[in-house]
Amino acid sequence: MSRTRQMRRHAHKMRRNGLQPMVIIDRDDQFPDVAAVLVARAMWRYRSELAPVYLVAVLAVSGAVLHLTHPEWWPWLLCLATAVAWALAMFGERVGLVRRIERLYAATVTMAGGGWLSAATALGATFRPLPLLLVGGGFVLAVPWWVHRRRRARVRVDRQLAAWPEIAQSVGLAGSRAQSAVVDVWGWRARFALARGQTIQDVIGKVPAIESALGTFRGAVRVAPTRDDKANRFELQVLDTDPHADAIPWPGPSASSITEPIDLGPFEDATGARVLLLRRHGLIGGVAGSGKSGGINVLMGNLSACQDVVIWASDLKRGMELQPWASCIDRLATTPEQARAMLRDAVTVLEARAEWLTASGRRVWDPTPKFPALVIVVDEYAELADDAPDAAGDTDSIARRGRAVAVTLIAATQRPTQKAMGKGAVRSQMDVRVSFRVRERKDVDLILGQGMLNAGWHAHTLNAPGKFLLSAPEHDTPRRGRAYLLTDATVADTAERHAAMRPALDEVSQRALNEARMAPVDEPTVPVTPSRDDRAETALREALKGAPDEGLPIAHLMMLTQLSRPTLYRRLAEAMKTGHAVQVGRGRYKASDHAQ
Ligand SMILES: Nc1ncnc2c1ncn2[C@@H]1O[C@H](COP(=O)(O)OP(=O)(O)OP(=O)(O)O)[C@@H](O)[C@H]1O
Repeated sequence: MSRTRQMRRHAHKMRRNGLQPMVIIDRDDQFPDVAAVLVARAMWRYRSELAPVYLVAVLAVSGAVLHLTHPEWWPWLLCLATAVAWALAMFGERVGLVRRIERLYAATVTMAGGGWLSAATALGATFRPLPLLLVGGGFVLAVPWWVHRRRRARVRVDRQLAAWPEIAQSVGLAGSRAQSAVVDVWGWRARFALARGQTIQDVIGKVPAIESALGTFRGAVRVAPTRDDKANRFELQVLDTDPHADAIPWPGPSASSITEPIDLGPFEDATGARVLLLRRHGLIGGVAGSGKSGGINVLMGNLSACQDVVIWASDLKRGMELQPWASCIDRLATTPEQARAMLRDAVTVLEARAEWLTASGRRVWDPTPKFPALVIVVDEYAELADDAPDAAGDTDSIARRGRAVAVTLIAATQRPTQKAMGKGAVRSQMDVRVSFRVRERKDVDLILGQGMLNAGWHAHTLNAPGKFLLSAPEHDTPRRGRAYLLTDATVADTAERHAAMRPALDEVSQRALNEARMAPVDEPTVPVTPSRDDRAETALREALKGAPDEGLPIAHLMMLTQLSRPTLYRRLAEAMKTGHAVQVGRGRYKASDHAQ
């Protein structure tokens, strides 16, 4: 009777007698079994390290057997070894030997092993000095194998993947399993299948726990969707070295039209962080020194290469950051007054375009060099909100209504608090968010949006200037990018090169601006003088204050203020919103009672 059946019967008898069975290891009998299992397990576990030993053993046994059975085969074996070695050296890439040195090594081992086997087949495995050659040669050829970095990395990965079920259990992702893994230059990547109901967001939330379970350094683990975008799969990347350790020089513009995505810099897998800005507004945030201005340089390098974009910019640090691009910027505001006037004009453009679209039965403004998009870059947005608080209504309008008419706002700020972003909807209208390093965890949500910190967007852990996280409709998982770096010389060269091909504002917008100023101007680049603007404002206030009880009609107000109809309506709407004016009847206005 077999031992197992004996044990089963014994356990059954014990249960019948009310006793619980117990496993007893019989020292003389069971222990060798356990030891054999342990040895076999170790031989399997360390199969990669022991591979040279196994190869030597296989050669020795094969040599002995072949010598006894087919000693005449030795020339064939020699030919076969030569052919295989040659094939490996020439076409080894196809079997994963990507580097030349690896192909050479594989060819040498094949030739040495095959040569020895053919000699042993002819002469016998114990024929001197064949045993010595086998052991000595085996040892010498094993050294490169043992020290090979990629092989060791592969082994480490295999072991970590073998331990994944336990890791998954402990981090709360039980049931997920590894499907495949590759070792790359930076570390390793593996594809995982999730258990039913688990999502990639669950995994992203567990990144710190996974890092701890895998024993990596903090910030080494990245989680991304797989290429096929399946909801129950994810790719885990574990970095040994930081692919973004060095600054990455700008390779030149990636777009020649605003309808093409702009490449801000590579992600860690070397794919570009490409983002489309057409009909979208952007928010760029990060502490001082985190690389915001560098990011704006990449944007400017690309925008200035697009012949269907007119660039307006505001830089209240007296133009320090954007001045080098001045030759490509149609209008650069460096004082609060200029910024205020520029944003007001942007709203005039927006309204004129909207009217023109309606009149010509179109839904959206399709940018071309003749009818370009208008991109307004506002550096230090917080300063604008502080120094020109009355511009908030205009930025609000641009943010809410600019998309269809291709008027885009790009705001850069250190911390986009509600105060810094002004009142209203500006922040919530930003479709593209770029976060460089932030100081506090809660700033992540301010820049990237509510709930992003908990969803794994850890911008506070970015550890070098220029590193960023990008959130946009086409980028919905946190991946680290590093912005390209433009040196001062590159900025100067690029600006000079692109200046010649900058387009002018289209007729529709230009006409509206001219109308708004009530005097035709030759150059679209001349900013409105704030004094004229202020005069109109004062005239409107005075007119409303002096209006009779039944109010003043629009035509009268237009005459008094010299403002165009759309601009006047806009000013009146603002004045009513702030409680400075009231509408008395159809098209008639006066100052409200609490007007100053
Ligand atoms: N993409 C980048 N790659 C490498 N280094 C960078 C990158 N961007 C910026 N740096 C380095 O970081 C420094 C600070 O960058 P930058 O001036 O762009 O920061 P900032 O966030 O705009 O700061 P501030 O708000 O004070 O203007 C630069 O002098 C540069 O050396």
